[in-house]
Parts: sequence; structure tokens; C-alpha cells
Amino acid sequence: MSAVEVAGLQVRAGAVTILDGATAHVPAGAVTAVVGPNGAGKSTLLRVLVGALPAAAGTVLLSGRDLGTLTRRDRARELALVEQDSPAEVSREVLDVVLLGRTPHRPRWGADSTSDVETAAAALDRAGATVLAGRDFATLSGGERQRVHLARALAQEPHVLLLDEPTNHLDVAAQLDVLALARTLAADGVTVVAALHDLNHALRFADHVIVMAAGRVVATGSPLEVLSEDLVGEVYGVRAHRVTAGGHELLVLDPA
Ligand SMILES: Nc1ncnc2c1ncn2[C@@H]1O[C@H](COP(=O)(O)OP(=O)(O)OP(=O)(O)O)[C@@H](O)[C@H]1O
Repeated sequence: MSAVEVAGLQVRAGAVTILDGATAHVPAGAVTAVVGPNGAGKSTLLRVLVGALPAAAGTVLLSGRDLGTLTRRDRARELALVEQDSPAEVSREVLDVVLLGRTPHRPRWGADSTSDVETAAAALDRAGATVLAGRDFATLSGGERQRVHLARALAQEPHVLLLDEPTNHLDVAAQLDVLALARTLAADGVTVVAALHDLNHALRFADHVIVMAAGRVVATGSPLEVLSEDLVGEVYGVRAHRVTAGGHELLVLDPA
């Protein structure tokens, strides 16, 4: 199981500071929710973790190893990212899109093995997308694409799975499926990190929460402790009320 330690991450784009010394602990084999207002730096943090974006300063340790010292291929065996609104592949069969997840595991110029195809099929099954296997990816709906991208990341068999708004485009039942899958993966030892806008999803499905605002981590801890009325009110500029319904602690929000 792989814990992630993020220390002092700085990301800049020209004169703009996007991450301003973000520091956080991500526990191994658990679901961590990254929450915070639009523009807080959630996606940027996930993109730095996966190596898609360079940091100007700071370190990311994966089970004590500096991620910056890993090759791209080794990093891809460790971490997979499902981006929000990933670009649509040009006309390509869904199974082939999922098989792209096997790239870091096969010889550089090798063809897909039977075991790669089996792993991809199992990933499609876990993502609830088996019926899409033979479809042209370009013809899928937003929610269907989201599931296929999740399947591709699962086929990568990462130790750390990063999900940027994984419930985006999904209907309410499909949202619960994906969040339940995150919990199952964590129970299997995968370290799951999900940027979430729905604080009630974070309350219900996360073991750990990282709250970001203006490029910094402003609070971390268990969802019930961290997502207090005061903190949510302050960070989002809303009036927050914690209530219990259906056996769950929930947040009801009003404009400030
Ligand atoms: N290349 C860039 N140039 C300038 N600003 C950028 C660049 N890339 C990102 N930003 C800014 O950095 C901030 C953080 O962006 P990021 O996408 O990480 O936020 P987020 O918390 O994921 O937001 P959202 O909830 O809206 O998805 C935003 O204000 C964004 O406009």
C-alpha cells in the first residue's frame, strides 16, 4: 500500500501562482477527498502527482520514494489519473482505449497479450462498462466516456488512483456506483484520491479530507471533523448546516 506525502508544492504559470506551498499527507489504502472552491488548485495538485505538470518547488514522496526520480513508465505503474472531461479519442474501439492502460506494463514494442486483454475486460466490468466494449469511443455520451476512462485507469493497475471529479456527467445511481467502487478499491489496498465538489459525497465516502483554497491546503483530517459548519462556511462563503438524515451526516448549504 502506498501513502503519498506532498510537501511545499509550488506551481506557477507565468506570474500566476497556482499551488502556493501545498503540503498534505495522503493515507495508504484509503479514500481521500480533495475539496475546495473552483480554482483552489485541486486538479493542479492531481496533475502534479501524476507527473503531467512540473512543480517549481516541493516534493512528492510515494511510500518514501521521491516521485521526481521515477521514469515516466515507472510512475505510470504507480499512479493513474482520470481527468475531468478527458479529451475524446478519435474514433477508436472502447476496448482499445482501455488497453492503453496496459502500456506501462508491456514491453515497449510488444502487442497486447491475452492477459492484457483479460485485465482490460475485468477493468471494463468493474467500471460497469462491459456493454460498451465494442463501441466506437467517439460516439459515447459524457457519462459513458467517464466510465471508460475509469476502466482505462483501472487497467493500469495503479497503487494510487487519482480521480478528478469522478462523478462528473454521471447520473445519481452511477455516481454512487463510482464512489462505492472507490471504497472497494481502497479496501483492496489502492490509495484513492478524488477531487470532489459534492461535500456530502466526501462526508459519506471518504476516510480523509484535504481542503484546498487559493493554492494551499487549509485543513486535513477525517470528514466528520474537517467538514464542520464553520470551516465549510468560511472556505466556500456559504451558510452550512450539519444534519442527520437516513443515518448519514449531511451538509445543507444556503447562500451566505
Ligand atoms: N496555465 C495557466 N495559466 C494561468 N492560470 C492557470 C493556468 N492553469 C491553471 N490556472 C489557474 O489555476 C487555478 C487552479 O486551477 P485548478 O484547475 O487546479 O483548480 P480546481 O480547484 O481544480 O478548480 P475547479 O473546481 O474549477 O475544477 C485556477 O484559478 C486556474 O484558472
